[in-house]
Amino acid sequence: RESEEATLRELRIFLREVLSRIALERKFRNFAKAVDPEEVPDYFAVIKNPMDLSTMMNKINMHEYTSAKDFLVDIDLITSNALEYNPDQDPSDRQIRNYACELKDMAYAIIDAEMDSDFEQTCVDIATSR
Ligand SMILES: CC(=O)c1csc(NC(=O)C2C[NH2+]C2)n1
Repeated sequence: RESEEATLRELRIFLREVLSRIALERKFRNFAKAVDPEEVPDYFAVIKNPMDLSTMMNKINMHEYTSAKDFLVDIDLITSNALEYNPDQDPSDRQIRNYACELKDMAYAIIDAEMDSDFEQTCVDIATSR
């Protein structure tokens, strides 16, 4: 229905805005683009389901998210990948783990604060009805 498309359009506009605010932060620069195997040669041997903020922006534009819940699944993946690839005690691993946790917390905090729960449920209902 037309109103369903209007709802999903509003979701895409909101999710782009959330992603843009996150991607502005310098501390999240390691998560902004897909890892370059030239720079991190063993990354794709360790991480089987890579995810990054620019891939998420592409997924929004390809209409691959039908609710904030779907969007947060990929945010969780960015974070879990970073914790998996950077497990060591050394300061550089610790810092990237901290930033990955801050990214997740920022995404959840923005959505909890700015997403109307009825709107989210309407999005979920549209997805399940399709
Ligand atoms: C995206 C991601 O999680 C990533 C990119 S580079 C990296 N880790 C390092 O470069 C070193 C810090 N200890 C290894 N992690």
